[in-house]
Amino acid sequence: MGAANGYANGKVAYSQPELSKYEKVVEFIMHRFRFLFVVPFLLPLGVVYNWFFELRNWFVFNINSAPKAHDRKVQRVQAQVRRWNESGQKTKMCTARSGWLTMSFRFPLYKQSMTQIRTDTLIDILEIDEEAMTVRVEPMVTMGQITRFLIPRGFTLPIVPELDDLTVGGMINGCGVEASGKKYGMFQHICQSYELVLADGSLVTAKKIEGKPVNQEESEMHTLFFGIPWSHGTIGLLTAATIRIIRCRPFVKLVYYPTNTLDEMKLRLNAEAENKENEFVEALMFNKDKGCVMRGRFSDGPLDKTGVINRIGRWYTKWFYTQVEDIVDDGKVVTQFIPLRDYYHRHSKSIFWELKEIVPFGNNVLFRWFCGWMCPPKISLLKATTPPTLRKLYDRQHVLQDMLVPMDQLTKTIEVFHEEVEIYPVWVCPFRLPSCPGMLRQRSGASQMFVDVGAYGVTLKKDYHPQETTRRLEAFVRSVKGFQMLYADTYMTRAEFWEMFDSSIYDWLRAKYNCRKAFPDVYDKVCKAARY
Ligand SMILES: Cc1cc2nc3c(=O)[nH]c(=O)nc-3n(C[C@H](O)[C@H](O)[C@H](O)COP(=O)(O)OP(=O)(O)OC[C@H]3O[C@@H](n4cnc5c(N)ncnc54)[C@H](O)[C@@H]3O)c2cc1C
Ligand SMILES: NC(=O)C1=CN([C@@H]2O[C@H](COP(=O)(O)OP(=O)(O)OC[C@H]3O[C@@H](n4cnc5c(N)ncnc54)[C@H](OP(=O)(O)O)[C@@H]3O)[C@@H](O)[C@H]2O)C=CC1
Ligand SMILES: CC(C)=CCC[C@@H](C)[C@H]1CC[C@@]2(C)C3=C(CC[C@]12C)[C@@]1(C)CC[C@H](O)C(C)(C)[C@@H]1CC3
Repeated sequence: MGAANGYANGKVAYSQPELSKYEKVVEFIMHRFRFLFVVPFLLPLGVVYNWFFELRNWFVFNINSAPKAHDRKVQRVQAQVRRWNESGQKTKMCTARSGWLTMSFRFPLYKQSMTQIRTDTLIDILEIDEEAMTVRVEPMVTMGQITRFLIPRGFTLPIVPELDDLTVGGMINGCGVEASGKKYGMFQHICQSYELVLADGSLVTAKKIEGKPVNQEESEMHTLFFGIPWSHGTIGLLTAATIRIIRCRPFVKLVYYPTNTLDEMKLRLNAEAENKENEFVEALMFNKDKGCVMRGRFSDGPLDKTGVINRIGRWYTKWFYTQVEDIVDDGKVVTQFIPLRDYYHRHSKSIFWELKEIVPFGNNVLFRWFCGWMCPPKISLLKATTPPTLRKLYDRQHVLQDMLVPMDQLTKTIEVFHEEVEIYPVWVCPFRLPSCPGMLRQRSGASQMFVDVGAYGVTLKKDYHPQETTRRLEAFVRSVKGFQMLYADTYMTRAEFWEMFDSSIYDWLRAKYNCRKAFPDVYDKVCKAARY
């Protein structure tokens, strides 16, 4: 790991130490044989962990204890914040969620020196309102938990980010992107209100007001509502969120369009993203030219026997992205019906394309039949048990970046990624970015189609340098008025960061609600110096 001296002040100084021969051998063995620990230990542990929580959640929802417990839990959060005020506001506050549980490669350094507030006990779905078409949930509720609860009742969230363990708190205070984003935007755009504990310990509900706010309080809560997304818990502590739900059908009718050039992919993707009939649109690129655009619509399943049902969530099926690759190799347009929950979590089983690094035979037919039911390993357990030697290896060769750019910059962005890191598959996911206030500056007055370009994997580029390459990518993204997703390593200086993001509402809210004393600045939470 490089030293981060002086980075937060604008200087960027990381060094890549040379490895000795001995270190190289240890690194190689640990990487190659990590599966010897993951398969017999982490896989069964993950299964037991999941069973325990499913049983617990089922029980809690059925005895309806969550709403009452919620009030108690929130009062405890408020009491902690008040105690922090009374004891002289000595250190800043953050959530008590441990670093190994979060869905990013890094561990937060700042948690150790801050007052940790127990929002991590807020793990329940509180209520579903079928008339208002909303669900009220606590922030630690995960995507897997929500889909397991809503889909059997005939509902779903309009946007379900794929990995099962992503939390509502992370999707709101960070961000969430998914294939239905072309219709609904980002996760923050399907939220209707946030229940928050502010720095003085008060409990407020920030909500979006349709039309003009009628009084000062409404106007303030409206502004607070737009300030929360991307703020990473630096304005207030989220204790519940009310999120829109929509009716769903049991299948997604998915059409795969293989494409042979970047331009063909872009044209197809744009057309499918603009087509209002489509619910889901994403693309995977397998090299600079070959890719596949997929568009999905809700469906009740095949009308006759000619329709193909592909239950990609079953334990014995091939990893989804490798099925897509087969279709690309074949070159023909294919239509399949995929069960809805399987579709939402299509990239979970293979942790996008990261599991092959950890269990190289994970997609082998024998492994799938015997051990596939335990997959994927829990990311948090993997993270907690990644030895420092392997983390160094990831630091040197592994790229984990998502860049959000305007759709008209897609071709250029993929070319830049190819030039800099050349990692495939590349995830391409269009989403609509409305013109509203907040940290994402999009002031055109109308919503614009953006696209998330994600590169996850090992780069073989000889001249790859984590800091310099990432800084070049970041500079490119700023130049096209795009945004970097902040779970990834960011090497931007403070000035560059605030060139990419809009600080006007953010700064105003931080001053108004005494956040400067209470919480660190968002940059101080996400910059490289704050994470190891
Ligand atoms: C220096 C400063 C002082 C401030 N003082 C106060 C104050 O005294 N009291 C106070 O309450 N707030 C204050 N604020 C906060 C201010 O009210 C917010 O910045 C406000 O939300 C911005 O509204 P706007 O209409 O200027 O939107 P803009 O930020 O200009 O809006 C950008 C775009 O978003 C669109 N948009 C706006 N609202 C919505 C919506 N609900 N849904 C979809 N699109 C939308 C607009 O149409 C526009 O296209 C202050 C902010 C600053 C920077
Ligand atoms: N498809 C997608 O869109 C994907 C998105 N991601 C990204 O991964 C990130 C990690 O997700 P996840 O592990 O769920 O979230 P994290 O626990 O990493 O939380 C992300 C940020 O939100 C803050 N936060 C979380 N809960 C609260 C709360 N109740 N009140 C105040 N602040 C809160 C955290 O603050 P603190 O530091 O104090 O804990 C942290 O800064 C997300 O931010 C997302 O952008 C990752 C994979 C896929
Ligand atoms: C916007 C979208 C779709 C983002 C997807 C991001 C995922 C690919 C990221 C999020 C968390 C992530 C960085 C992670 C890893 C891979 C890529 C992940 C899953 C892994 C599992 C790689 C192996 C590592 O040893 C370790 C276990 C620490 C991490 C954990 C987090």
